Amino acid sequence: MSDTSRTPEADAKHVIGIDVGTGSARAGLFDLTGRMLASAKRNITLFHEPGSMVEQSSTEIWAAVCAAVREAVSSAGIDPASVMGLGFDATCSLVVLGEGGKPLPVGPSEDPNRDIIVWMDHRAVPQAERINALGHDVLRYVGGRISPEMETPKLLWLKENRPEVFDAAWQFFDLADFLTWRATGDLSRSTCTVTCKWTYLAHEKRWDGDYFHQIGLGSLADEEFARIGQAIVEPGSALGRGLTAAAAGELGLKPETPVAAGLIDAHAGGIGTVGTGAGPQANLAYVFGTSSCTMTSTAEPSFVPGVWGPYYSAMVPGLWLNEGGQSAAGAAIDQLLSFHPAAAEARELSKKAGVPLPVLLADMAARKAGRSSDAVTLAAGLHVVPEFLGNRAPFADPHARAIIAGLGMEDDIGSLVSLYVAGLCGIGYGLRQIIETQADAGVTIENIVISGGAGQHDFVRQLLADASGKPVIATKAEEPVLLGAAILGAVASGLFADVREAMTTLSAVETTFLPSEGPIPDIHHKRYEGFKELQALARKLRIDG
Ligand SMILES: Nc1ncnc2c1ncn2[C@@H]1O[C@H](COP(=O)(O)OP(=O)(O)O)[C@@H](O)[C@H]1O
Ligand SMILES: O=C(CO)[C@H](O)[C@H](O)COP(=O)(O)O
Repeated sequence: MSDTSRTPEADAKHVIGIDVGTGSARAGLFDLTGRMLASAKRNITLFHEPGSMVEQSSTEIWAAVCAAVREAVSSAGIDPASVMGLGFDATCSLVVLGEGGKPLPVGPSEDPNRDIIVWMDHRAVPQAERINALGHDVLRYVGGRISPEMETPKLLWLKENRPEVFDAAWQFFDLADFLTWRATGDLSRSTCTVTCKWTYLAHEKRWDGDYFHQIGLGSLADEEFARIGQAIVEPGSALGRGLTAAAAGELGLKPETPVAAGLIDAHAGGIGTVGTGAGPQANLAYVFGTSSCTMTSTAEPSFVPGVWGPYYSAMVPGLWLNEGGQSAAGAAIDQLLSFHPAAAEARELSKKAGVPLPVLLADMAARKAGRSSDAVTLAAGLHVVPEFLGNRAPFADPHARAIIAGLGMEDDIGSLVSLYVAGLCGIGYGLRQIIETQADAGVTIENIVISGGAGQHDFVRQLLADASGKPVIATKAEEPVLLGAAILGAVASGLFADVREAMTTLSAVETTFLPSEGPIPDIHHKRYEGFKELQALARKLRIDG
C-alpha cells in the first residue's frame, strides 16, 4: 500500500480481485501498489426453503461476476489489456453441475437454476452428526467435529435425499473452484477449499479414501475423486491457459489473462491483512461479514477442540491454520434488530440516510456515547448471546440458539441503539472466547486484523477491541478481501515471486484500536462472565428439555 513503489510501469499494470460472498459478487481493480482504483458490486439472489435450506444459482453468480468486473474496469477507465491477472475468492457453497456443466437442482424445488447449496444452509445437520459419531481420524484436522456447513455432510445429504442428482453430477465444486473452472476450463481445485471444507489432507497431499467409505460416500473414492478434485494446487497457481476466449468475452478482458487458483472468502481477507505489522503469526485475521471467521497461523500444527484445522498451507503457504468463527455474525445483528418495535422506523431512517441499518445505529451510538468505548454503558443491563445459527467455535454446536436478556417495555430508537450495542458486545465476547480457547491450547496472538463488510466502521472496531481485550488493526486497504483475491492474480501473473512476498508488500497498518483503559475493561470482564453463564444456562435448559 505504500506509494514508494509506484513507477510508470507499475501504474500501467493492474490486477483484479473478485469476491463472491453470501449476498453479493464484487470486483476490485488494483494497481501494483495495492491501491484499489475502482470496485463494483452486484447482489445475488438467495432462495430460502423450510428446513434451513438456502440455495443459489451458479449461472446468476457468474453473470453477476462478469457485470461487476466490466463495471470496475470501465469506471477505472483503464485499458482491459493492462489487466495482468485475476484472483477469485468465494464463500464455501457447494455447486453441483451435470454433464457439459449443466446446472442440477439441489433441492425440492426441482429448479435447475438452484444448483448451489449455500454455505450457511443447515440441511445436513443429521448427516454431520452421523459422521461425527464415527469419530474418524480425519476429523482431527477439522477441530474434532465436522460442521454441517462443510461439503462432505452436504454431499451425503444429496446422496441420501437426491440420489438421481448425486449420480448425475459431473462435478461437485466449492464455489471458488467453480469460478476458476468457469473462467479457465481448468478443473484444478485450490488446496484452500478442499483442505478446509472437503477433508483433503494437504500436509500429506492426499484424500483419505477410508473416510469416504466409512461415511457412505465410498463411490467418490472408488472413482478416484474425479468428481471432487484430482489436481489440487496452491492458491495463486496459474490455471490452464488463463481466461478462455469465451470467458474473456463475458468479462470484457483479454483471452489468456492469467487466472489464479482461488481462496475461500475469509482466507482472502486473511491474505489481504495478516502480512501487516508483526506478521502472520502475531495477527489473527477476523473477517466480520454475514458470518465471521477467525484465522490464526502457526508454524507447527495445533489441535484446538472446536476450532477447525489445523489445516496445512490453507491460507499462508507453509503455515498451519486454525479457523474459528461465528455461523451468524452480521446476520445475527440483522436478526436481533429485526425483533425490535422501532426496527421499521429505523429502517426508514437508514434508507433516507442511504446507509445500512447497522451503520446508522453505529453512527448513532458513537454520537450518543461521545467516546466509542463509553457506548458499552448504553447497553447496561442488556445482554445478548447472538448464536442465532448455533455456535461454530469453540463449541461446534449447531443447535445452540441466541439469548437476549434484560428487555424492557422501551420501544424507541434509543433502545434499539442499546440493543445494537449489546449485540455487538456479544459478537466481541464470542471472539474473545475463541481467542481464549486457542490460548489454552497454546496458540496465542497479539493483534486482531479486521476485514469484512461489518468490520469497516471505526465504532465496531473500537467496541471489538474493548470486548475482546486485544488491539484491533485496520489496514490501509479499503477492501482487504478484494485485495487478498487480487494478490492471487498478481502472483499467478508472475508480478510477485509468491503469495508471502505479495501479502507483505501490499498491506500496511492504517489504525490500531487499542482496548480502552480505566473502568471499561472491568465492565467488559463482568459482561463476558455473564455471557458465558448465559451460554451455559441455555445449553443446560436445552439438555433438560
Ligand atoms: N456497522 C455494522 N455493524 C454490524 N453489522 C454490520 C455493519 N455493517 C454491515 N454489517 C453487516 O455485515 C453483513 C455484510 O457483510 P459483508 O462482508 O458485506 O457481506 P458478505 O458476508 O456477503 O461478504 C450484513 O449482515 C450487514 O448487516
Ligand atoms: O467457510 C467460510 C469461511 O471458512 C465461509 O465462506 C465464510 O464464513 C462465509 O462468509 P459470509 O457468510 O460472510 O459470506
